[in-house]
Amino acid sequence: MRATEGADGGLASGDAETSVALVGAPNAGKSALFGRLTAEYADVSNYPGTTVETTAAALGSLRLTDTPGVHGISSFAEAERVTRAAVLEADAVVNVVDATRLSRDLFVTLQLLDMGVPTVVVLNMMDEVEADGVAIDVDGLEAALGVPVVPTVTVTGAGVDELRDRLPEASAPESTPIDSYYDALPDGVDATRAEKTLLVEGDEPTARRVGASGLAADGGDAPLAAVEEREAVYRERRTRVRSIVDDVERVAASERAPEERLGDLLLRPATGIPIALALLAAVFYVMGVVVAQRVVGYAEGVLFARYYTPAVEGVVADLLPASGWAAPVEFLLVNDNLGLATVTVRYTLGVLLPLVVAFYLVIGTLEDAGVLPRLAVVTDRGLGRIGLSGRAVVPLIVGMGCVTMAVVSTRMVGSRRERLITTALLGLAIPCSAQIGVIAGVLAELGVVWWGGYLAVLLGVLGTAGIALDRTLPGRRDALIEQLPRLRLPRPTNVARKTANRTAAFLGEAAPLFGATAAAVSTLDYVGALDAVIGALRPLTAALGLPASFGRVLVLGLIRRDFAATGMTDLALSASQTFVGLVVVTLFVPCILTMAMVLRERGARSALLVWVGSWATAFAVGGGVAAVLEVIA
Ligand SMILES: Nc1nc2c(ncn2[C@@H]2O[C@H](COP(=O)(O)OP(=O)(O)OP(=O)(O)O)[C@@H](O)[C@H]2O)c(=O)[nH]1
Ligand SMILES: [Mg+2]
Repeated sequence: MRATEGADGGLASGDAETSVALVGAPNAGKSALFGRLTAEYADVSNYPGTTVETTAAALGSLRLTDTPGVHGISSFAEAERVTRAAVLEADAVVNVVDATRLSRDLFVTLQLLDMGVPTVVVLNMMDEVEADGVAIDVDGLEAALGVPVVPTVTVTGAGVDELRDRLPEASAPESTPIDSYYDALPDGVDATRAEKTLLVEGDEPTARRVGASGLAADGGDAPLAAVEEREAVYRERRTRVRSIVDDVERVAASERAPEERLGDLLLRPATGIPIALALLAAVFYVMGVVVAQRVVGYAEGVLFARYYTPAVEGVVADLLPASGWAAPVEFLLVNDNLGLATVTVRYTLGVLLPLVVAFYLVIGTLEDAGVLPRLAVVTDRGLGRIGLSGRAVVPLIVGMGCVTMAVVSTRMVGSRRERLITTALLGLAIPCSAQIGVIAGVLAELGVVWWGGYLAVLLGVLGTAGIALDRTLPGRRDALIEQLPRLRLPRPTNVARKTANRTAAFLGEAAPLFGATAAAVSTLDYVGALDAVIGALRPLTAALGLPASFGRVLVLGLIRRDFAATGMTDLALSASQTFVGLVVVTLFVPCILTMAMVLRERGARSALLVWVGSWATAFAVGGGVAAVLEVIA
């Protein structure tokens, strides 16, 4: 329902269907405000483009919708379409303006008013305006716009009560300078004011809708105004914005804030790259050493090995009869490889849960500080060589902690193409920390030359695979066109809330999937299919110059990567055999948990590509290395 500005007070009419949309530029604070106004949490992050779809919740008798950030209503990208639809449906709009970026954000404000959408303007980030030494004449702005303007600091809640009180005053001027442009539309176009405004701005979906419904005067043609018209409208609107900003904004001092200077350091290569490396090392240390090894080690080695697993095994043994039909059930529940009640629970709660929580805490903190987009900028050139953009840096580093988590974090990477390349590289050639731990131990015994060789082989595979994927996959690498958010101190409450939400969502999806995969593999194991695989691998292991028992190592590796590396330490191998074996287990397929995640995030085709590609790469490169070593020796 669209609000009618009637005598009964428009929005406050008590109609449960009345809807209000939060609209404004990316990173202006819409989701933070949404969280303040309703009981619902929408993801709040310090980078543009956090919100990609609408979320709605009740606000008293109103329905409030959070929308993706936009710089204009008549626009074309996916997020922009979502927001345009929300604006056209809403009875009123709360236009969230980043007050530190008035001359950018008032464009959308004027556009909304030109469209005749009842609006309340929120001047957010007033704390930062003050810190910048800028003064804004709020009353003057209200007079210039002709609609309520409420200054807020969303993250502390300042001004939010006033906003709630003034929502019923949402309005739009009777007429604006846009009116004169309506003449450019074909005669007799029957459209609302909002639609007419979009039409003179050349918004094609609106033209199609108006034209298709047979309302266009001249034979159903799209009733669009010419391109020059749109440019004239935009120019006129920008001129109005400039004159309003000139009138209401007073810049007292233009000293550069400390966080701006720090921001510059992050972006300049000479300082940015060392800082980026230090940060990534810290991420790796927290994820790969503290959590993946210590916390997980304690959970698995003490909590599960000493208490949980024996207890569950005891209960199952007590409950099930010793023979007959119960044998397969017992195997399914408590087998040592992937028992549903033992190993699967241990992986999910003892391994995955600590990693997921740690990952979201670390990433949430970096996100809120505004560091991630800057890391992306400094690493963009290097990663460009393998078809990736700087956004892929985080998944690749997280991968050295836990490849499973890294696959999840590829959501942060721009296009589908880039996500696929990142996922493939993660699956192929990034060893996870569990594996690195075991491999480092083995290499330490072999000596430093073998270390160098190992790194060279991995980097070679990473580079070659990246270049090959970049050349063969359709499409092109994304450019990094992001507006950098301001550096801010992370807010612990927001990081904690975000982590809790994301962890719950993740485990809710991952746990059932992992359980199903584990049950399927256990079934294969029970009927002897895994032993058959070990047998079938014999020619391959022989070709690598490795004993047949290496086949068992590989089968363990199908389930978990570090099992494979650990299994190798039991075999009596020569130095070069050990090296070949290490290369193969590193490049070999990702663990079963990672595969479950690839399946969920990328779909069956990509999962198959990664899985089969890993088999092929592991044996091709392993064979190559074995041949080279033979020649050298
Ligand atoms: N200092 C300060 N920070 C704020 C304020 N409001 C929001 N923020 C921060 O600004 C960042 C962006 O907030 P969001 O609510 O995610 O912004 P959004 O408008 O929903 O952004 P998109 O979803 O990308 O369109 C977060 O880091 C918030 O904590 C404010 O009034 N003052
Ligand atoms: Mg948002």
